[in-house]
Amino acid sequence: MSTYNVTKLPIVLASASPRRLQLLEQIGIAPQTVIATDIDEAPVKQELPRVYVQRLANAKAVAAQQIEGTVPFILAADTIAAAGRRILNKTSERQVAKKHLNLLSGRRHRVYTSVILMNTQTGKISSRQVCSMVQFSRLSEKQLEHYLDSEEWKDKAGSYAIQGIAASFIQAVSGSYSNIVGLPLFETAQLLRGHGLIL
Ligand SMILES: Cc1cn([C@H]2C[C@H](O)[C@@H](COP(=O)(O)OP(=O)(O)OP(=O)(O)O)O2)c(=O)[nH]c1=O
Repeated sequence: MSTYNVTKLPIVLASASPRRLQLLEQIGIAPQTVIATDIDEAPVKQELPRVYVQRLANAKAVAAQQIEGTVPFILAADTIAAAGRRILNKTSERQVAKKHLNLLSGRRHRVYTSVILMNTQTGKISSRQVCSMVQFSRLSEKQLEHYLDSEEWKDKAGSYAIQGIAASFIQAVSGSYSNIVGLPLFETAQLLRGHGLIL
């Protein structure tokens, strides 16, 4: 990707995700600093997916503010996949990933991202939540095991990455594609525009 026209903004990207950094670069933006936060990601009992994802994005912004509160803005995001009320979070365990993919196989599910822009001086938060639908084809046991061997699913919400091999299982997407990869670009740009950070 060309780095021509990438503008450095006075924001901290509160994310260890290399995808989020790349997605920002795609729209010509580079954060001043990147901070990985370490928050408790355990869902509260009966917590709805859209409530959970918002809570985590908020927690990442607050955690980043405690580490670096001098840069004017913090951008944080959280992405999850949801099959009905069930939250399919990232995992590094093959057995859990297999369960997730069996749930998604042959069905439609939702992917939510909550994006937060925090003003570190006032503590004021602006946010957007985006939901996309993803239709998976039916996976055979062989396809599933082969995909698990790739390890591309590790640390991805829903245990797949649409930007990788899993694209060959995805029949249709409705809504924002960048949302599924971890940062809905249109809505993120809207937040940044709302604070006069970009045109
Ligand atoms: C569904 C899906 C998720 N993902 C990724 C986006 C997110 O990075 C990740 C979900 O985990 P997140 O907790 O949202 O993010 P992260 O752990 O990568 O980074 P951090 O917590 O530091 O912000 O899954 C893909 O890359 N492709 C996909 O198709």
